[in-house]
Amino acid sequence: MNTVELEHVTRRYGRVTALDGVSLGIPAGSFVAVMGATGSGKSTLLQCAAGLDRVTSGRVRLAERDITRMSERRLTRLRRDRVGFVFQSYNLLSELTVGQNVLLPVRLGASGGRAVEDALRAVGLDGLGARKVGALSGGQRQRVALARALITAPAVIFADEPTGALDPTTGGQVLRLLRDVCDQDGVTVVMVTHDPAAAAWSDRLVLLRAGAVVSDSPTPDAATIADHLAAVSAPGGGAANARVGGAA
Ligand SMILES: Nc1ncnc2c1ncn2[C@@H]1O[C@H](COP(=O)(O)OP(=O)(O)OP(=O)(O)O)[C@@H](O)[C@H]1O
Repeated sequence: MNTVELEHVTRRYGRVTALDGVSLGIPAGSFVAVMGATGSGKSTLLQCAAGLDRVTSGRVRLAERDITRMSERRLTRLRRDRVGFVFQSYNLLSELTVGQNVLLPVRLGASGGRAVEDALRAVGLDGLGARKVGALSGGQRQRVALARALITAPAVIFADEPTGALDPTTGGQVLRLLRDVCDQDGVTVVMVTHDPAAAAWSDRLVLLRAGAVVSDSPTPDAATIADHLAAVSAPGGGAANARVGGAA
């Protein structure tokens, strides 16, 4: 069963076509990385798939619901209860404690799927619930964001450049945790990244160019990802030379 499904999705902003007829099914429990040059449509794809943005045409299913024309109210509830978000900039409230940040979705009405201590333990921050977020390192903050994403026991986590602000070691710890929630809890992970080393943690690599999927294959190693990314991003580079592992 697919947790996320895009059918012929097009998203235009005025005269810019950010997504151009994308069809993509993401099975439950998989970890997909989305890559492509700047402006290729990665964030737009993530936003449309997560119900943070509306498509111009096509259909989107999320957590077994057709969200294409779902009311804002129901969509907000679906996102709150079934979806976790992790962003490059953490999006935490630094004057609140770790525990208060993790509990925010529950304060907003979500039924907490797990206890705060449980979520903090899952990200290696047990015992730090009373600490002010402002006093934490970047890696710790991103782990708080992940604990917050996990508190509702979501079907899917959307991560937009989750390691973009972190050094490779700290970023690796966050990716290990995303990998673990996918493997151990069956959470579907959809991650946008520029970093081949980050993408290498995924099972499946989707490459975008000019709003279209030009390659969709099992994830190869980081060096191979870097090569194919360069091919896709080069002027004139396209489907033919972008194929990864021959399985586009
Ligand atoms: N809200 C918006 N209004 C107008 N144009 C937009 C908007 N959001 C995205 N775009 C345009 O759509 C295209 C795709 O943008 P998107 O942010 O999805 O690309 P991206 O691959 O995520 O880029 P980056 O790697 O720089 O984050 C770009 O041409 C961008 O300028």
